[in-house]
Amino acid sequence: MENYDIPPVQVALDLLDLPRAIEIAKEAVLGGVTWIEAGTPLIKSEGMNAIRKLRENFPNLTIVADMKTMDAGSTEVEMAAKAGADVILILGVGPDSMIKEAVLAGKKYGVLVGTDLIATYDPVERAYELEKLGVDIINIHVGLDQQVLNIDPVELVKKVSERCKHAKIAAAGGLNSETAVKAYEAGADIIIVGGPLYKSESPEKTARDIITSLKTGKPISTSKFKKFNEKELLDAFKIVSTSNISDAMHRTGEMRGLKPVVDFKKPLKFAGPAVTVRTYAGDWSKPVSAIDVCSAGDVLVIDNCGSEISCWGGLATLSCKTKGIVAVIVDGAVRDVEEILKIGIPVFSKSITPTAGEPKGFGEINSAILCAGRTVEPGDWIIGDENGIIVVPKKDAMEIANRAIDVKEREDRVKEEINRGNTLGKVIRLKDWELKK
Ligand SMILES: O=C(CO)[C@H](O)[C@H](O)COP(=O)(O)O
Repeated sequence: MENYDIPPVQVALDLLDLPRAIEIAKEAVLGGVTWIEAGTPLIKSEGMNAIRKLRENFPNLTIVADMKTMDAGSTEVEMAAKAGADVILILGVGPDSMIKEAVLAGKKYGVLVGTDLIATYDPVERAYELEKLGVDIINIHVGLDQQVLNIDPVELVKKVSERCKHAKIAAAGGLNSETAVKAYEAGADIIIVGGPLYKSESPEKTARDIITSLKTGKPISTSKFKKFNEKELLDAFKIVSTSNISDAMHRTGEMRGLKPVVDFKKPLKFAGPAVTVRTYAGDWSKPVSAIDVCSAGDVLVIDNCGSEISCWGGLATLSCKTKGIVAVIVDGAVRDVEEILKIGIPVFSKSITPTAGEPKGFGEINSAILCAGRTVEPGDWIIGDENGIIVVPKKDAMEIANRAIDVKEREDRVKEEINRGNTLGKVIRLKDWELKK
């Protein structure tokens, strides 16, 4: 293996399809990546052939097999080593007897054995034990399903590198050109980068940026491949479409059966926390009172029991403008379409009618409601665009926002491959992934 003045950058190919993975790896290598990892999804999809092909394509680079082994340590190290891997990653949470077997097999076949600390109860102490068991690399890894909760590995890298004096330290989990250098400074000897490289329209440029940041010690800011925290949810939801969010929510979340009162000549995009109202057929008292409860940036969501008598119109919409309310959703009817269009605040309703109801004052503000088939709690995120409206429960909002961004970033890479002259069916290997039951 090579000598480095900065830590090697390892591209983790967490893809399902070998030709795409090889192409992306080649691009990342042009940008300076020297360690090529067959990610666990690639290994599960393509087997040891993934390792063989990576070895064939990159004879002089370090090939890593992320086996995530939990049992049969010796067998799994042997098979990956014989397929051409230089480094084999197993799970540190596995039993000591498995780790010992893997380490012995590593010595027998002349490969390095690394342990992934994912899901370990006390990662710093486990890292110390793993080092004593003879592993060559300790991988501080925040997994894909943990990163969406805005956890990053840097703090732990520091603690583990202070505790372990012999093993090399690898860091993985959402590292990009802004954060890789922080992991390096915290003590990482190997920088593992997956999504930011395999989702990039230019893995070469992304790799180069990461390596430059490591060489100069200066983070290179990026608008992509970031994870958003609770305070950044509006920014996050503005980046993605409701289609991305729907995918991230496994197709749940959509409000159904609403018609937009919007000018489709202008781009339509809003996101904000819900203020909820429940009232009864055409009763417009509580909907109008709720405007005063709203803050700028809120979305007013009204359950009017699907009534065909209007509980909302032009004057109420105008009041929303003064308050900075970004959209109004009515499970019921609205009127004054021409005024609403002129005011420009998006309004969605079940129907449109000239007939208004009465302000009787029934109902509640900011209780859980049912609107267009979805339960909405006060503070849940409501996101709308030309495709429709999605409700994201407040408690899951950060996770869903980050997962939706991941969906978008993966699609961006697929678009890039289509723009290079491929077809969608070929890029995603549609035939291979049809249900075979
Ligand atoms: O092992 C992995 C997933 O289990 C990934 O390879 C690792 O998390 C690096 O990818 P990313 O940079 O996208 O987090």
